[in-house]
Amino acid sequence: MAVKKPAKGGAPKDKSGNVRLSHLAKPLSLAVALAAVGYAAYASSRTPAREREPARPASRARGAAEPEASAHVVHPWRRRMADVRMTMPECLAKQRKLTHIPAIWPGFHALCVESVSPSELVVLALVRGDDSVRTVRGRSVLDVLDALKPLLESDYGQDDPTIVDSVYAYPPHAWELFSPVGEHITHAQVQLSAGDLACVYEGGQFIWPGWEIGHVTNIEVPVVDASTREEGWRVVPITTVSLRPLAFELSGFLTDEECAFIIEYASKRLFPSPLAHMDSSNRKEEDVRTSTQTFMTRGGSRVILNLEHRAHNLTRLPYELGESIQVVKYQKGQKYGAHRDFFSANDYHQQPAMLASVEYGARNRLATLFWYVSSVHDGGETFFPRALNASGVEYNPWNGDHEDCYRGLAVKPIKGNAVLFYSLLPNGHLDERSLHGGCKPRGADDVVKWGANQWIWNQPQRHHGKTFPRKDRPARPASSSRPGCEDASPDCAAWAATGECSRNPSYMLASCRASCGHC
Ligand SMILES: O=C(O)CCC(=O)C(=O)O
Ligand SMILES: [Fe+2]
Repeated sequence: MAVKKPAKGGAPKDKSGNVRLSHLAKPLSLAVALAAVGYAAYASSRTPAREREPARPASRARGAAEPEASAHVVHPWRRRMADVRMTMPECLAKQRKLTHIPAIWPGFHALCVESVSPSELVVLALVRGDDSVRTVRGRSVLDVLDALKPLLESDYGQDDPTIVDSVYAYPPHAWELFSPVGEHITHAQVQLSAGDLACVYEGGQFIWPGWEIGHVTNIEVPVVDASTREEGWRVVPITTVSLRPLAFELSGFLTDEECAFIIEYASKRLFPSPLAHMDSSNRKEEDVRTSTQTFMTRGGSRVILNLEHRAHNLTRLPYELGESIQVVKYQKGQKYGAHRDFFSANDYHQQPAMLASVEYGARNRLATLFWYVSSVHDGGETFFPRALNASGVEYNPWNGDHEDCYRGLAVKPIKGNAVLFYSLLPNGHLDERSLHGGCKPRGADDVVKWGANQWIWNQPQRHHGKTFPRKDRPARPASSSRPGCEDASPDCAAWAATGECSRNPSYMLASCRASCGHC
């Protein structure tokens, strides 16, 4: 990942002289830049975030990335709607099961297709409130989604404090329809048949339905043979370990060769892990993240690209929504206290660049795929202290202790495995139950836990750091909305995040006043 520095006295330019942030697709530029300095939203004002010296972006670190990145090939996924066809009674049974799981998934609705003809799509919706089945018809998927809105939109109460929406107004997410294996359904006549199960996501992005704790879904993912370089497919079983947060344990996601590659790549480029700085952060608090880390240049080599495609293929989330993979190393006693991977707009009232990057609540990190690149036999688990058990209650009610590793659910670090969890709910709101952390590796002095994060967002960045009007809800004014305290470039936040305010003050303090906090 290359975040170009603004030249002394000027902003970074590409070959054609345009000011640019990086060589990556524009839509992700800020997200990727945020990732480059290890932005991570920390969970509470009780144990606030710590700020460290901004780190060097990976591409400027010693040792160039492998030069042989192949062309961007999109791998279609193998399991499609046609493989999960069912009869109407089977569909109705599954619809009931998904509608009444013992954990709240606001914004998720299972439908059964009653009939589909060239002129009409007819679906059966199950309304949670009165447990009634309603018939809904329309000419197209869009018509049906519109007709479902008044019926389904508020079928859960709004008073759960573990479901958080931004206090700012933002454009509503478009509802979308997906097959239970992640196929985006846009053309009913081509894609659907009577008896099909189809799922509505109010947040507009596919999330694997977990069904129940212990449920296993087998997903074929693209792999490349290390010696022959032949492309093929491998089945990765994903086991539901929690319904809230929705979390899965994946076995055999990485090969031994890939783990060795990641460790070798990262070892030369490590720097201390920083944290995002929220409004409430107090730098005097004890360290909450003591690991070291680095980033793998997005698409920077054949191996990296293959790993990224595997992650996107498995989650069914578009490649364009992914950040650079972050590799993290913990030695004995190092840890990452409980935190959330999303950025809550409500934590950044004083930080216009952050508010703009999450578009006031419209966009955020949706999924985390955390890979275990080495095994740790004692400690080193990923823990979820606010997870719900099979009956829909916390394992051992959370006491607010961000360091208490063994209170909720813990996933063991086994080399090659991974944990997939969602920070957003199907309606696009923040899931406070996604709170999680990394426990300390214990035992021998030379114990090491290697892991890697593939974060995937729910939306591309459409506004490139610019703010947009907020009409229906009162927005709290951010400090830099003061006249004279503005950024001249939408890339200022990313440059500031990589340390340019101190490295290149003559340009930055004049042109990025808000992001450098220079007003
Ligand atoms: O180390 C782990 O198990 C989790 C790490 C993590 O949550 C993160 O890096 O954001
Ligand atoms: Fe995390």
